[in-house]
Amino acid sequence: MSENKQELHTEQIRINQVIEKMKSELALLEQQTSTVKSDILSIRRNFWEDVTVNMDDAVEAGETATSIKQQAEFLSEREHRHKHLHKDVKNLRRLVETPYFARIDFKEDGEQDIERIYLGIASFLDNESDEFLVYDWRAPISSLYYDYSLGPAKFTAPGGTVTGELQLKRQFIIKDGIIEGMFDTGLTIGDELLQEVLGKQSNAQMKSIVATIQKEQNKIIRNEKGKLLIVQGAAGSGKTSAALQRVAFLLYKYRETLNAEEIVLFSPNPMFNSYIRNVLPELGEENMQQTTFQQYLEFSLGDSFHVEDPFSQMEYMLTAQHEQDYEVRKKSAKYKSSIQFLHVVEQYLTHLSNENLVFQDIVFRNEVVISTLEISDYFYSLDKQLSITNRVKLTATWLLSELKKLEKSERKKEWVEDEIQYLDKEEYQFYFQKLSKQKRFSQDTFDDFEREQEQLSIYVVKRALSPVIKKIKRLDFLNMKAIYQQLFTLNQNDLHLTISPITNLDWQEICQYTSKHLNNNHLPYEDATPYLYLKEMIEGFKVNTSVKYVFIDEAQDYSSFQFAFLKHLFPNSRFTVLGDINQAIYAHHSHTGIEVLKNLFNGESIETIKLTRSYRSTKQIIEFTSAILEKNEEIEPFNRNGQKPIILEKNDENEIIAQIVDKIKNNSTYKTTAIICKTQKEANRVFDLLKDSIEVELIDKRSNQFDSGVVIIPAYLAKGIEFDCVILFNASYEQYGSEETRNLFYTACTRAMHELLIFYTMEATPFLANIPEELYINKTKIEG
Ligand SMILES: Nc1ncnc2c1ncn2[C@@H]1O[C@H](COP(=O)(O)OP(=O)(O)OP(=O)(O)O)[C@@H](O)[C@H]1O
Repeated sequence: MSENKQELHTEQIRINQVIEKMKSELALLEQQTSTVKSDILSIRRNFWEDVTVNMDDAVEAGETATSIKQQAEFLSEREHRHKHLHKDVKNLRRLVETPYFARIDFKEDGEQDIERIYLGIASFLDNESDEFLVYDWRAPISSLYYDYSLGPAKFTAPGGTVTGELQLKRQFIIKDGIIEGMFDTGLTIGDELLQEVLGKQSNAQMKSIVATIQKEQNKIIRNEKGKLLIVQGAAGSGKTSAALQRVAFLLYKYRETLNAEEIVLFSPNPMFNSYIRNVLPELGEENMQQTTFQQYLEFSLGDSFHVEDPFSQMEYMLTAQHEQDYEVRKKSAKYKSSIQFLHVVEQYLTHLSNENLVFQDIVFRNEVVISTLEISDYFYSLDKQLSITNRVKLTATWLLSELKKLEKSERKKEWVEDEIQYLDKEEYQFYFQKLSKQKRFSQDTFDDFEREQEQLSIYVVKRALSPVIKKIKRLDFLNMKAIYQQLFTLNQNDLHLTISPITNLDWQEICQYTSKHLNNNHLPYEDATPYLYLKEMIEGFKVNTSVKYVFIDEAQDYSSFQFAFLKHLFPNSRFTVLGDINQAIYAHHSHTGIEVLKNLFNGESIETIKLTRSYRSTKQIIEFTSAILEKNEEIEPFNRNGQKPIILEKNDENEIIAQIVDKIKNNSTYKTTAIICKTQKEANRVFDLLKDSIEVELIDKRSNQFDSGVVIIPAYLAKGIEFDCVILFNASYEQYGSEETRNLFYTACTRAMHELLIFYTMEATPFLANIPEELYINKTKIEG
């Protein structure tokens, strides 16, 4: 047997032994799980039988309470144990299939023995020998695998730094307990395994990358220093992957104090949420909270306005160039996303502290019972040293006390008597019982007509006033819409605003535009965050102090204003912010966003990590897509070969459709193919043209997931996702002629893993003109 074969044989024997041990441990755990489960069922079923209930006197009642508490604690302990056992069983089942993916041999300085460390998705301890047969990939010692090639190496253990020499690095591909591949490597993480992983066809679900994490990605995953960690990386460089493995790492490292609920990930759209949903469970961890900024806005703003979503804003920006308001809107969106506009809102708040806060009348039975003027007088009579929020709260308390007075005076009114007469039987009964419980009167006294009327009038007035009281408690006496609108209707000098850096004329235009929309009860997307910020600052900012880690993916699509908002919202959290400025596609993006973010963390530790190597696409696709960029970016392709991107000129859309049908029907073996359009409008049209000829799925902003097969998708919804093959529907000059569409075009093309096909009609986009001809195949020329 050759040395290699011998080694393989020895490793296979070890795997067999480890799996045997795992299986018997699994059987034991399964048995324990089922015992605990029946304990739980039995406790639940017999809960009240096992508790001695006796309420005869205070002593007995106290004993009853103790007995209930003990029983509840016992149940909770069992449930807790079950949760843990269940997690261990799930992890062990995964380990039985693939016990580990790598081995390292490490000789610690000053020690004789070489330690063999096998790395898997979870640790496995041999109870007999008390030896770790598998180490969790997140254990301190495992970082040796990710950070070093053969030679001197060190890692940080709880007791301090351990130095030594890395003597072997071996990777395995194990399926159902059988070694299918084994590579010894000197490089940080060998190319062979990575080649194998990256060469596979994509799924509609992202996969974990623990076996092939690269050194620079590992820095992100294990970073513990930065309060703000900024990750800037090229398309496909593994930003999302690093973020997700980082969540898994944090959940492992701080398992005693951190749970998944305390981590929140902001992602670009709901479909992306489902795309990444499996990664953490695959690693044996629960998913963190996932949301989009839009979902947060909708949740916080309720239905007070019709709030535009970012996709509609995007669609407008891409399709409405010929509309009259287009340029003003662009200006408005850009300004309202800036930190300068945040300063405008803050100046406005200072102004409101002294005058002009807008209130709503308190109306009861169609009559104004407390007017806006009275409310305003009261509010501005309060000590100006108090914050607006505190004064609003004091005003609410005052209003409630005024209503108490009103409640008393109303009881004698005629309408109350009328209503009492019309009380239906159920209400009457209900109220009678309620008052009896409160021992306000007995059966005898309720027979007394006068008293009955008196008590019922209390009830009737309370009931009628209850919606008004609720409104006051919800602070609805503030007219938030009018307050926001006033910013754009009152003269800037009267409001004492310094508008910069835009001109007065620009500001006037923005004001007119905004007013028009607010009058129609429409809140443009760019106004949603400023409006919410203003509202929160007046009503009391509901900050979230329970979230410990915030992740923002596709951060280039956040405005400076939104960053400031998020920092305010999560004052105690550590932030990991991942983005690629070349994929910034929204109207509000600014190149200064990250700088603004850094300023917000001024005085706290900030770390920036750059990822320049790109893994998603073949070398040919990466070289091509990098040439789309205006500036020469440092993007280093991973060395995986495929065919060059193909560019095809067609006479019209019908010809493109015919060719796509032909390709999908006769010439495609891919699991996932995306036909990427510029807008939803175009995607809908293409779907109509294709749906009768091939099986396709149309994706829109409401889509929550996509399946394998062929999808038609607008470019802005394909953010963060990838496909085996990308067909760019029409890269004509008409579609991608302006400089502003460069990032959108780049984002669309960088979604391709193995094949990129670009069609155009008439004249091609100028972004193609600059690409060296040797980087693609011009099929039109060949065929012509
Ligand atoms: N170390 C790695 N090992 C294996 N696969 C990797 C690795 N890093 C990245 N990948 C793969 O590369 C692809 C791109 O990764 P990911 O989506 O995380 O990149 P990204 O930087 O977030 O991309 P984009 O900004 O373009 O959305 C994924 O298929 C991912 O699994």
